[in-house]
Amino acid sequence: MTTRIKFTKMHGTGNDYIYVDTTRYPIADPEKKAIEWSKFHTGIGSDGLILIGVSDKADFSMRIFNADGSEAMMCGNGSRCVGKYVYEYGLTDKTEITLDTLSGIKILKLQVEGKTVSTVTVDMGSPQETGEIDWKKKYPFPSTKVSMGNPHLVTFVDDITRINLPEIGPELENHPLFPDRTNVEFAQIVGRDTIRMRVWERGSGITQACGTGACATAVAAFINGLAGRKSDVIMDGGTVTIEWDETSGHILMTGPATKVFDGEIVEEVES
Ligand SMILES: N[C@H](CCC[C@H](N)C(=O)O)C(=O)O
Repeated sequence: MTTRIKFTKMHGTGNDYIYVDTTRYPIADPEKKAIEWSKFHTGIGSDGLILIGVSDKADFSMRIFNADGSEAMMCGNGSRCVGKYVYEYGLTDKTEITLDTLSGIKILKLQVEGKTVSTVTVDMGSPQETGEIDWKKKYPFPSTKVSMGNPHLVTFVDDITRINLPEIGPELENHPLFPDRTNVEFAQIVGRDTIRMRVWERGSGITQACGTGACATAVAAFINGLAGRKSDVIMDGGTVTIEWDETSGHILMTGPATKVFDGEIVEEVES
C-alpha cells in the first residue's frame, strides 16, 4: 500500500522547513519523519518539519520538529511561513491570524501584496526569562540567557567572523548548564540598532537564520545597553526587524516568508 503526503518547502530568511497540512495529511510519527526528510542527500533537505493543524484555542496550530527529531516550543521563522501558507492555500482569508504553539498563542499580521503574503509581523509574546552567565576562565566573554519559549544563549563579540561556530556551537548547545540544551547565537553590533548575528540551532546546527534567536538577540542587546527597543538583526539568510514594545512588553518580529516548491512524498507502507 502507498501513502501520499503533499508538502510545501518554505523558508523565512533562509531558515527552511518542510510544511505539511495535517488536516489533510496526518503524520503519525513526526519525530522520525523530521529526521528522515530533513537529510540533504537521502531526504528532502531542510532544517526540520513543521505541522500545520487545527486548534480549539486559535485559528490554527503549529508544531515544529528540528532536524534531529526533537520537538521545539516555537519557531519564529516558521510561524511567518505558516501565516503565508494558510492564506495562500485558501485555509483562511483573514490577514490577522492566531496560532496555537507549545509556547502559547501567537498573533500573526500578514502583509499581503495582491494574493501573496510578502512579510508577516508576529507578536511573539514577552521574553520569559533572562540571565547573565560569567564563564570565568572557560570562555573570554559573558553570555546572556533569553527564553522566547525556547532557550537561547546570546553572546556579543567584537568580530563575529572570528567565531568558530561549528566548534563552539555544539559545545554550548550541550553544556550542562542547559538541561534541555540551548540555541546558541553570536552577535556583533554593526551600527546603531543594527546587529549581525549567526546561530547554531538546538537540534539543527548552523541555520541561515533563527526567528526566536533574533528576538533573543535583540532582547539581550537592549538589556545590555547595546541597542534600543527596535533593531534590525542581520543573519546569514536575511534580516528581520525586532521591536520590544514598551507598553505590552511583547516582542514584535517582522520579516519575510518565502515559498520554494510544492512536493509529494509517495511511500510504500506495509499493509
Ligand atoms: N531549534 C529551535 C527551534 C527552531 C527555532 C528557529 N528556527 C526559529 O526560527 O525560531 C529549538 O530547538 O528551540
